[in-house]
Amino acid sequence: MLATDQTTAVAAALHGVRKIYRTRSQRVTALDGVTIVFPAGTFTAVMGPSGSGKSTLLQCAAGLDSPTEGTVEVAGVTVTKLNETQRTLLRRDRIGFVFQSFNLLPSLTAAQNVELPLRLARRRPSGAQIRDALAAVGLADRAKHRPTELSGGQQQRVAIARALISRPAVLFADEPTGALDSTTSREVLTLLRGLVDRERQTIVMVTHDPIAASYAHRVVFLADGRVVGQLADPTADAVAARLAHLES
Ligand SMILES: Nc1ncnc2c1ncn2[C@@H]1O[C@H](COP(=O)(O)OP(=O)(O)OP(=O)(O)O)[C@@H](O)[C@H]1O
Repeated sequence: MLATDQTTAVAAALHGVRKIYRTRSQRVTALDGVTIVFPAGTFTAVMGPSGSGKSTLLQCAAGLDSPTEGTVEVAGVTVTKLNETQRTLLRRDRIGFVFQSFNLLPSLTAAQNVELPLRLARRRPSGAQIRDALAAVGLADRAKHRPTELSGGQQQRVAIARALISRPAVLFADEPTGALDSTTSREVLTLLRGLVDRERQTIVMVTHDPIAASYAHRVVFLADGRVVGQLADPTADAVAARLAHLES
């Protein structure tokens, strides 16, 4: 049984995380000693040039990949001490993930997509629970719609409701607005920020977009697998300037 502590002020943390990918001919250091804390109830954007290690950081933090060195904690659990089965359970019960491609099952309705994680965990969600989850993302009237009958932004909102149905300690989002137009992106980002402000949800989001990053409380910048800076209460202009400096 996994010990979890929902009152912890730290939702997730990485300590001295290194990730080295080895292929037959090459050795790539994707993360090179990353230490970072994600306090509960905060919204962090992770930015950096292409190949700087953003997705690797998210995958390691979410227990989808294992660091070569260092420790990862989520909800008071040391993820890096868990075996594969325990990690799967932790991901299922305490971690939410949203991707650029919404990854909804096309044959299921919005409500059925949202309840899927609980059903896979052999838990039977009540109708009210699913209705509340869809209402929280502004889709109370779309429960019976299939993904093809929803706009991109609505599909992403279903994916967010699905990720939140198990009340995860952290919601990790990898380019959640990457496939959306700017108006729809802003709606989804406003929704994410509202979940943090109203429900104290913790969110960690990888993005290339300075405007998206400006919805976060803090931006963490990566370069060559290292944390090279942070910006609190970021504006899009300040983020763009810092990014341009890192890319030059
Ligand atoms: N499975 C893998 N095998 C080998 N190398 C990998 C693997 N995954 C990532 N890498 C390498 O690790 C480094 C970091 O990759 P990562 O995808 O984390 O960067 P990123 O900042 O998310 O990039 P982008 O913004 O382009 O998506 C890159 O040099 C990449 O080529």
